[in-house]
Amino acid sequence: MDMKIRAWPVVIMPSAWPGTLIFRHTYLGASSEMGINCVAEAGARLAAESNLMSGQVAHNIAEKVADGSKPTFKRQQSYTFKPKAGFAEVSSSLQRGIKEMRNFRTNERALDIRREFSKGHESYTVSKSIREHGAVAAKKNRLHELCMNLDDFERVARDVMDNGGFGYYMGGATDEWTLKENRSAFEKYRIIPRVLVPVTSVDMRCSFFGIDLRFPVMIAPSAMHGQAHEDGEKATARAAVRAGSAFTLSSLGSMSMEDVAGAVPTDHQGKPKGLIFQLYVFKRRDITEAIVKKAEALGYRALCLTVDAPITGRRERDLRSGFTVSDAMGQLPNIQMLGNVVNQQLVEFEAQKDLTLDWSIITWLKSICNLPVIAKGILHPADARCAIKAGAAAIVISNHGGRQLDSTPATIDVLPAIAAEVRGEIPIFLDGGIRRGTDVFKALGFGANAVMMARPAVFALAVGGEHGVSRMLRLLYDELECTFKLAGCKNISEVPSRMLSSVLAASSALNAV
Ligand SMILES: Cc1cc2nc3c(=O)[nH]c(=O)nc-3n(C[C@H](O)[C@H](O)[C@H](O)COP(=O)(O)O)c2cc1C
Repeated sequence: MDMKIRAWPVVIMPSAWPGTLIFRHTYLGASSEMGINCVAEAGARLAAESNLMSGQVAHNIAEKVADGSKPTFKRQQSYTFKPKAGFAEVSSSLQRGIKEMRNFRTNERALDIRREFSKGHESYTVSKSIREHGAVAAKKNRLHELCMNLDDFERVARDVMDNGGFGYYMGGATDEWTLKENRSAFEKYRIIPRVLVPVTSVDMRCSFFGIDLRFPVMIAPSAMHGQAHEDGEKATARAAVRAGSAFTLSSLGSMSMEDVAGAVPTDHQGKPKGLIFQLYVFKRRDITEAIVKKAEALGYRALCLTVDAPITGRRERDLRSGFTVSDAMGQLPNIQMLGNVVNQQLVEFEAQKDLTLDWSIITWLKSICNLPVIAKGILHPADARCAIKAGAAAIVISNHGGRQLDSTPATIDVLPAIAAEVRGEIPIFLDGGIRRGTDVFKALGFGANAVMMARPAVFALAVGGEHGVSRMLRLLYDELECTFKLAGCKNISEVPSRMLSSVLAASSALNAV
């Protein structure tokens, strides 16, 4: 029986190269990379398993298909073929590949297979690099679908961004010891589950300063989202608020407070939901005051006062790559009030920061507005106490993602001591290296009320714009919900009882049974 293949992404060509597989670009729309990998995997399998097939992979003319015009095949008869032994192989292999495309790691493996496979095959026509495919798919806002966890966004962002821009987001100060420590420290801690706890539904909701969160995760401030994606902070903020998270707009954001406020859903009073404004205090207090009042008038729910950056840390990646923030300084609308003083140069912006600040700045801020003030950048229990005394509404335990003073401890390591000092008097947020649902869980377990994260948001933005950030938050939500259920927790208050502070504690707990 002859078969006509139209929607099926593979055509077995009966003539010169009996095993050539042609990937119909239309099959997965823009997700060409996934499809190509699957086909490559199928082809590689065939090369190994079937004598009939040469296993070569050909790539259809993607642009033509994308245009909507009909792809031209050299051999039209290739649409028609007689089923033969090899087809079953292709079919089942491809089916497997398509299932597995939902797993990015598998796709990475398939990419390797493809590379190996291409060696020595002159007619191998899939010559585009992942970077090129990435760019095509990113333009179509589908590349984020490759990402199965937060680290995947970083990997893909590395491919779609230029080196300098990626290095700016990724980098930390000097040796980047703290940057690494923020991640590796989470590995020390253990979750010990309780079982046969009914977990049909778990409640991860919480609320701070009129911001209702579906789960205890917020986006920390990070500068210049416009470098990651043209939709910039508007896209990140909208995705965050829609996901039931919150967004902190940096003073160094690429988009204005007004634009971001206009981009997110509003509450029943017409006030934008889920927005916080991050503040640097300038020597020109009149300008600082004007910025604060603007944020309040626009409906931002809190000020996030960064207390760990009187000057900017030394970032050697940027020095090496030649990336300079000054290039973008002219497009930072939220500090335009500094006008000519800044003259679009980072060094001049830095010179405007007030280095005389002490804890009384919180009192001053509270005297000029009614917004709660969050002190961001606390690592010492004594500073947490100072923040409470000064009237801070919350603190963020943060080492600025390892970008300021290198050699500071991981934030998760200092959390228990700070939580013991704060004793629930004000909410504690934590940022630095949060990449997994289990990381969020561990932070909650040691006394944080919620966490923040920065890099995953900018990487997700670079990879897929608003859709990328939505997917990133959805993945983290799902991971956290899964962690709650597997740990036997129905709500946030039960989390601390599932935490053990070290491997030793875990083994002694088990020995004690
Ligand atoms: C590219 C980048 C820019 C940042 N810009 C700011 C900023 O403007 N203000 C601020 O308070 N923190 C800034 N941070 C620090 C973050 O708010 C946050 O403390 C830290 O990145 C959290 O670690 P994570 O990136 O591992 O989640 C920035 C971080 C990055 C990576």
